[in-house]
Amino acid sequence: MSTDDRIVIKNLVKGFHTRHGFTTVIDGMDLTIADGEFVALVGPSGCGKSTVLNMLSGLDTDFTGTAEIRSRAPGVHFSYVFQEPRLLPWKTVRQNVEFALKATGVDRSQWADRVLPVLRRVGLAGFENHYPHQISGGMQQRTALARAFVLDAPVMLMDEPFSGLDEFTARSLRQLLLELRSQEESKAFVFVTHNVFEAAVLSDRVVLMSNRPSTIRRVVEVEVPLPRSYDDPRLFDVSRELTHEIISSMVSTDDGGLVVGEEHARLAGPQAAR
Ligand SMILES: Nc1ncnc2c1ncn2[C@@H]1O[C@H](COP(=O)(O)OP(=O)(O)OP(=O)(O)O)[C@@H](O)[C@H]1O
Repeated sequence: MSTDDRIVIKNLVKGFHTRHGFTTVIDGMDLTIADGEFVALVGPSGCGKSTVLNMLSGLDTDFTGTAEIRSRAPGVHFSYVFQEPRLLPWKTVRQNVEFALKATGVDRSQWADRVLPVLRRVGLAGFENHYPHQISGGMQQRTALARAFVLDAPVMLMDEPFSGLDEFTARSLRQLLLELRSQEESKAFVFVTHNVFEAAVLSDRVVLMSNRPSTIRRVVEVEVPLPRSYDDPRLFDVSRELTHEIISSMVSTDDGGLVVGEEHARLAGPQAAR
């Protein structure tokens, strides 16, 4: 850990009370992220990726250990982008982005100077006065990106932001995110995804999480300099390495399926775990 770390996760243990009792979901996680870094969290469904974002954002405070975004200046410490754009349907594109400024106490006199440039950056110039139902899903997610970037927060938390989009739209938004990132070199990103190629294209580091109770299984550095071309063969190599690592953590079941090793051990009992 260094004083430059923007995000600090240390000895993190998290569980939930359910009707079956207390279930540990994350059992000891350590990760630090510095300003300017882009880190993807990849792992099996239910391993706790969204829960990590919830703890970092302060939405969930019921855990032991550390999960914090360190602030060095007053103002908003993070922005959040979700899988669904979560726009207000009765507000226009411009008003949806303005709403983030209003909600965080930015004076109305600054709104136009901040909102119009960010709408241009995400490719929505000319659509300022459209309502969400008048634009495509991809454009709605561009609006969500604009709403997040307009806040100028040092940290961006992103929870599968492109997984609800068709592949061509998702690809153009990944490209957009790479561009936005290159314009803001000090922002730290935590990006949850199931898509290993997406993780490879966007990230500096990919954190592979094991299944519940989860820990960090491996951290893969993506040593491909920015700006990146989508078709760079080195990204395919990283993607293959990630896929191999995930597959190797899975075991075959009797019916020909594949499950994550830890899950198999849990289902099959102590014999299978050996
Ligand atoms: N409020 C809650 N009460 C009980 N269990 C919960 C609660 N929230 C999450 N969980 C459980 O914690 C585990 C982790 O959930 P989380 O949504 O963080 O996983 P995830 O890795 O993001 O999954 P996915 O990839 O499917 O989105 C899951 O098993 C989930 O059912």
